[in-house]
Amino acid sequence: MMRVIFSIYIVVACLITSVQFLTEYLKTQDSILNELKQLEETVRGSISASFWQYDYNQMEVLISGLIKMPIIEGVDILDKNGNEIIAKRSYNPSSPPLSMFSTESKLDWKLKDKDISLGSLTLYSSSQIVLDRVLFGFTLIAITAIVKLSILFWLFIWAFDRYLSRPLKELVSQVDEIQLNQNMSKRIHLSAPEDNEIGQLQKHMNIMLSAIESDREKLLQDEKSKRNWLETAVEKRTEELLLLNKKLQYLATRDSLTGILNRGSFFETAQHLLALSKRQNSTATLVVMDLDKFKLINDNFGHFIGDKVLVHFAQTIQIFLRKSDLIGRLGGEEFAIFLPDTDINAAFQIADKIREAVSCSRLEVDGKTVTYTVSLGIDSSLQTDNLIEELFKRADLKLYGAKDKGRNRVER
Ligand SMILES: Nc1nc2c(ncn2[C@@H]2O[C@H](COP(=O)(O)OP(=O)(O)OP(=O)(O)O)[C@@H](O)[C@H]2O)c(=O)[nH]1
Repeated sequence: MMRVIFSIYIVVACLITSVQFLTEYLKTQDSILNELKQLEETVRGSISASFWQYDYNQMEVLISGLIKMPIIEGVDILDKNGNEIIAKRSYNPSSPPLSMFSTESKLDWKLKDKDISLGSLTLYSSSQIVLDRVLFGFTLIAITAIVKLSILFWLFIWAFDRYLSRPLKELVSQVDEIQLNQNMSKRIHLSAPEDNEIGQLQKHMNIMLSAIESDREKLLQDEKSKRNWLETAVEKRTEELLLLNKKLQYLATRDSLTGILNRGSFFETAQHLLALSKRQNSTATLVVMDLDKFKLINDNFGHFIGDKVLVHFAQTIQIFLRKSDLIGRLGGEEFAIFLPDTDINAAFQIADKIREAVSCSRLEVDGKTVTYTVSLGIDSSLQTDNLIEELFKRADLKLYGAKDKGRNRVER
């Protein structure tokens, strides 16, 4: 920008100087013409007298004096017919000046109140003489102009740098730093505070930074509360899902009517316990139970009461079991218990207690009294048993035996 400003300034200065120079040239040329005329007036009388008296020596002396004057380049004296009497030049004829200008005046002699024309006197000057004069004056003007221009230039550079360029650079570098560090709490501080447009700009930028900072804080706050809300919602949802999962797991492993293990789960857990007792060289016993003539209960009292009987039976069994024992509903009115670390005699005792408790029970539902019995088959594990199904088959055979032998009994 500085370059453009100064280029324009120099062009304008050159134009103005050229116009000044031309004006000065014309003025100086006029002034030299006037001087020539005055000289003519001064010497015309003496030259006319010499001419009248044919005193050419005197004329030569006068012309030699004139030609030595600094503004005169040449002198011509012509007679009245235009013939050259004297023609003198101060310059070398081989290199004449570029342009010449002259003044001419008549030479005459007054005789008895009568003017007698003798000829003419012409004085020459040249553009070189004008230029010499103008250039002298202009050299002074040019030197002062250059000095003024230099002072102005350096003053301008200093002022531009001090009041515009330096604070602007400082401003830009601080804005860059804020942007780079994303530190909106920082404010712009100029090393030399200005009470001008730059100062106003700094003030407005700081106001803008404050606004950005508060907007940012608000956004962060919003984001934080949204994140908290989301985290709480996710936590709650996870808890709900875990609970639901537990519930589903429970439902998948349990019999929906009695709440004890279903067939699949019972066999799966019993298989683990069997493997464990085999590793520990201990005996486990499986008791398989089937309610007697349960079809008749359903037929006589209906399915609703039949279900109540099934629930009652499941609860009755649990009275006689330890925490380590396993109970499951195998299907319909068939149940089973797996007794780890229990030999067949101990298991028989438990099975018989169950049988007895069931046969003695009286179930009151809707004003009706229901009694029922159960048959049980038991068998203990062998070291050769790898699968629970092997033990189950043997115990189930015993159960068939109990049914065959009249029901409400335990077979081993
Ligand atoms: N109420 C009810 N009845 C069931 C359920 N599951 C099976 N039953 C019934 O149980 C009865 C079983 O009859 P059976 O297989 O003939 O055996 P049982 O009558 O008990 O005769 P034995 O086993 O020979 O003593 C059927 O009538 C089934 O409908 C149940 O969940 N609820």
